[in-house]
Amino acid sequence: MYLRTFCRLFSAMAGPRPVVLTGPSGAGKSTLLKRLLKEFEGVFGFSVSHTTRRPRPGEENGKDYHYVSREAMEAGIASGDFIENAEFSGNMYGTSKAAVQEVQAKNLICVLDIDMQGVINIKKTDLNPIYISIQPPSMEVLEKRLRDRKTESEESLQKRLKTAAKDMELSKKPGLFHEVIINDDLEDAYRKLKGVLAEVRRLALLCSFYKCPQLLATVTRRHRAPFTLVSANQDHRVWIRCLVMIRQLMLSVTRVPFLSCKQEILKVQKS
Ligand SMILES: Nc1nc2c(ncn2[C@@H]2O[C@H](COP(=O)(O)OP(=O)(O)O)[C@@H](O)[C@H]2O)c(=O)[nH]1
Ligand SMILES: Nc1ncnc2c1ncn2[C@@H]1O[C@H](COP(=O)(O)OP(=O)(O)O)[C@@H](O)[C@H]1O
Repeated sequence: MYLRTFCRLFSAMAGPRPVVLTGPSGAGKSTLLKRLLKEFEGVFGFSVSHTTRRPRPGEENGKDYHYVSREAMEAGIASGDFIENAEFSGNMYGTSKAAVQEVQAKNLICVLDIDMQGVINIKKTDLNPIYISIQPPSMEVLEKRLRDRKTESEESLQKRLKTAAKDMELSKKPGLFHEVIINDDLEDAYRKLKGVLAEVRRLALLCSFYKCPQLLATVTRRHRAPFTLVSANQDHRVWIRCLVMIRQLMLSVTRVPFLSCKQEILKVQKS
């Protein structure tokens, strides 16, 4: 019990864990991610990758991707600007250090949408994300979704299906992901995704307490916590840490939910 509490506190102090979403092209990653970013605006932030592929209608430079030439991308990789990069279906993709830092600087949980090669490469870094694989119910459904999306040429579609078959096989390796979500019914898949991310959000809130004493003061006052914080200036950081630790310990002893007021906290955080 104490070990669990210690681990939770330690992770909280290290900052919110990033989240990696992966899975075959057409599995529904972007659909789920867009919904998540909209519902939890101010909680999750998207790591905008670089790519050499052309923008699709409706996609925005700097929002969906940073669209760059192969030369620019290769130069960036050579300069060490990227955490990882991969070649996918004839185009280059990569996560820049700046993309992740930009999200983390806003104190948001960084979400990456990357392919299987990216997962393998990120595992060699110290990013330490939560890995979630989004899988289609079958290859037939995947093909139908990709065709219906009408974004790919026949050649690009075939390449994606071939890679998908390979990646789906690789994905069966035990221990590769923290969670595998089969995206059959969208509502069901989204509910599962939110469930998996609940703990990540809880720890992120704890982190935000450390970084924002004012917020903690507001929260404790609002919810008549047993410990009252009178002042919230920077000099009281140490006391705030102690307070959070005591409350966490109380949670493990009394089983009273530490963050039962999650939604209110989010509202305070936004305002
Ligand atoms: N390794 C890596 N893969 C990425 C990155 N950005 C996107 N991808 C992956 O590249 C693949 C193709 O992405 P995209 O061209 O947007 O097509 P879509 O996934 O079919 O919508 C997907 O599997 C993405 O997850 C990145 O920065 N690194
Ligand atoms: N559960 C689902 N049921 C039916 N269609 C879906 C579902 N999830 C996603 N789609 C559709 O499938 C297509 C591929 O989804 P998308 O999010 O673009 O996949 P990815 O980002 O993994 O390539 C999109 O047209 C999307 O609207």
